[in-house]
Amino acid sequence: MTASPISVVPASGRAKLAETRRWVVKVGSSLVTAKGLGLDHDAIRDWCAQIAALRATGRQVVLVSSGAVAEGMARLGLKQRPTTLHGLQGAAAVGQMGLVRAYESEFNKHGIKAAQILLTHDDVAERGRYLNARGTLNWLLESGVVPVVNENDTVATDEIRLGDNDTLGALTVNLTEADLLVLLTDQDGLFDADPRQVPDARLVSEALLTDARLAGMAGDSKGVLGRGGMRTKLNAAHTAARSGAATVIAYGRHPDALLEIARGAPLGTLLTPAQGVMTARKRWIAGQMQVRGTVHVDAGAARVLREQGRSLLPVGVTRIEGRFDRGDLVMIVDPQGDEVGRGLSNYGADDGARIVGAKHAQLVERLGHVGEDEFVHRDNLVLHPRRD
Ligand SMILES: Nc1ncnc2c1ncn2[C@@H]1O[C@H](COP(=O)(O)OP(=O)(O)O)[C@@H](O)[C@H]1O
Ligand SMILES: N[C@@H](CCC(=O)OP(=O)(O)O)C(=O)O
Repeated sequence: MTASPISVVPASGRAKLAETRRWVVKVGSSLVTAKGLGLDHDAIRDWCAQIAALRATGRQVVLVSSGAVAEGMARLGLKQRPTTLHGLQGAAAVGQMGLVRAYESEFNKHGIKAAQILLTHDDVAERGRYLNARGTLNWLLESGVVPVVNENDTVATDEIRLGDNDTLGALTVNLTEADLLVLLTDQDGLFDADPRQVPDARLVSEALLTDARLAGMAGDSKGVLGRGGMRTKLNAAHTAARSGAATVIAYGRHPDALLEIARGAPLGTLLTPAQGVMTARKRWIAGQMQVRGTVHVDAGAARVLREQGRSLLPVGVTRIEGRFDRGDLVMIVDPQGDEVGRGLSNYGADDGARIVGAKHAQLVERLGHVGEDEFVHRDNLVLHPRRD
């Protein structure tokens, strides 16, 4: 731990953590493995005991655990991380066995059943699969089971890969409507600079996610085994915030880290969302990661969307980019190039291009058929939370 922690907002949010009921806890590769030599069974024993204690307080917990590739490397006797896609996928397939075995046996000691959930991008991006995954996770949680989630590395090709488990943890928050995301890692939390490079960097104790300074603090650099570094953790906190959840980033080997967080102790970094809870549909939209196109809008449209929560009408659209179909997720961008929000388009790219700037009365003439009044309806629109 370095010099005195800084608090970007008054230290008020910690007490609220005592009221949280559904947690997603993510443990990173850097923690799960014992210096890269297979799993750290002592650490796994400790987290499982803490999760059992959390459950005894009435909380439900989903565990997102990395470590399949690292454990696979150990089991296969590989000194280097495989460089080919199939090598990585093979190592993950071998290692995932060890991972779930370790969690199952530790949870069993506390009389708790664990379940393996392997997800890909498509499982959260496609509405039918999203609803199915959500239903199953909810059922498991209501049945007292601890779901142990990882990316389905064996089938996830590059285009659909989430790539780091911070993102997966945040999407799991959206899926389960959890109220807290805990990212356990090998640092005390988010520092105002990468502590590997700046030895006197200071720990951020609490911050509002709308604080523009945060983005400049989180670097891409990461540990030998980690994938995302602090930047993906910050992005994950933003994604979790879209469904109203706070995020704590903390050192996973701190004694009783999870229990300390639960009782509101000032451990790690608490990142709090500025906006309230959204509807389930909006959560799903927020959780979609693949934006298929960009819709540029004029200043007037950007203003009414942001300030009045209105729908986007064709008349406010100035240009569209990308190949997208009706129902796809598009990003809405203001004349300065800043994101206004993202939502489901009522028009595909071809029809969309025909009605750029069109008033209501011109829609039929331009389309050759009756179209929707809204380009993106407000019910299907999630405003970007990072506006200052
Ligand atoms: N501002 C920052 N504060 C803390 N850590 C940072 C920061 N910027 C970059 N990092 C790096 O992020 C690393 C943690 O990310 P990563 O290696 O991906 O871990 P994990 O496997 O737990 O996801 C730290 O070890 C640190 O080097
Ligand atoms: N699915 C991968 C984990 C991805 C990953 O390394 O994530 P992380 O170290 O948490 O940033 C595995 O189990 O090896």
